[in-house]
Amino acid sequence: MSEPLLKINHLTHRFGGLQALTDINVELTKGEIAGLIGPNGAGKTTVFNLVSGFYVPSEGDIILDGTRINGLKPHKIAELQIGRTFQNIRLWSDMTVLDNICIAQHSKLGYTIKDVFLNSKKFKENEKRIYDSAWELLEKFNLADSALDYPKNLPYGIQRRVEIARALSLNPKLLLLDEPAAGLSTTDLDGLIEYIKWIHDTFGITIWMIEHQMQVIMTLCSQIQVVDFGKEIAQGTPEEIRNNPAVIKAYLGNEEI
Ligand SMILES: Nc1ncnc2c1ncn2[C@@H]1O[C@H](COP(=O)(O)OP(=O)(O)OP(=O)(O)O)[C@@H](O)[C@H]1O
Repeated sequence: MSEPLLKINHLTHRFGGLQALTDINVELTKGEIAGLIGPNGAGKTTVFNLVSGFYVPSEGDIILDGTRINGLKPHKIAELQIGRTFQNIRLWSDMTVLDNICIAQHSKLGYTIKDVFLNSKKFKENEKRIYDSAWELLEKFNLADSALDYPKNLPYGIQRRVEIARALSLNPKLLLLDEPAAGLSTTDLDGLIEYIKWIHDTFGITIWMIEHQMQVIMTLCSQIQVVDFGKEIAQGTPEEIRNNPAVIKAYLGNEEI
């Protein structure tokens, strides 16, 4: 069997006296769509913040494609090809959609402040390349019509698509989606599911998603992990999770699984 793309061993995290995660273990196979679910405050976003370098784990290891990445800064982890989106969309609302895509690319550039001030050939060439590839990306994602709009003026569903497109502009091999359906109406859910399927089929990447909308999770994921109070309570296929007594108990009174 091939090595997992992401392996998390005994991940534990404390915020001061608060034990947010205890002994979380995960293996993501290359190319799969996996889900991470659990009631509010269970620790899901903390897992993503640890994997993407926003927090340093108290204990445990996070291994991407054989390389230990815990403790690395977020930009280093992005360079190692982990992309992410956030529960509350984090686009620059006063910059156009096109500029939002372009600015993500600047983290990869090799020019110096001197290049920028002297408007050097290298600077101009890089800027043109970034601009052209951002247009290409927006066309590919069917977002070109919104390229010159400000995110704050766009419907929430389009903002969400732009945020996902921006994460993909950095060419990740693992994409973390933190509640992509948050804020969407139930009628937008089918469109989101199709969009994520299209991304998965087109780019062949591994996707790990946190989601409260069970329709999204159960339709897209081949494997689901459930956490409650910072600990894993179940792991399995959608069918296994739906019928797991511990999961039903954790969600009892909250929502249908
Ligand atoms: N930066 C922080 N400082 C202190 N406590 C935190 C911090 N971030 C999260 N927590 C706490 O850690 C626990 C897990 O939070 P986390 O946001 O990971 O849960 P979650 O499962 O993503 O919840 P939700 O589904 O509501 O987004 C909660 O008790 C939360 O209050």
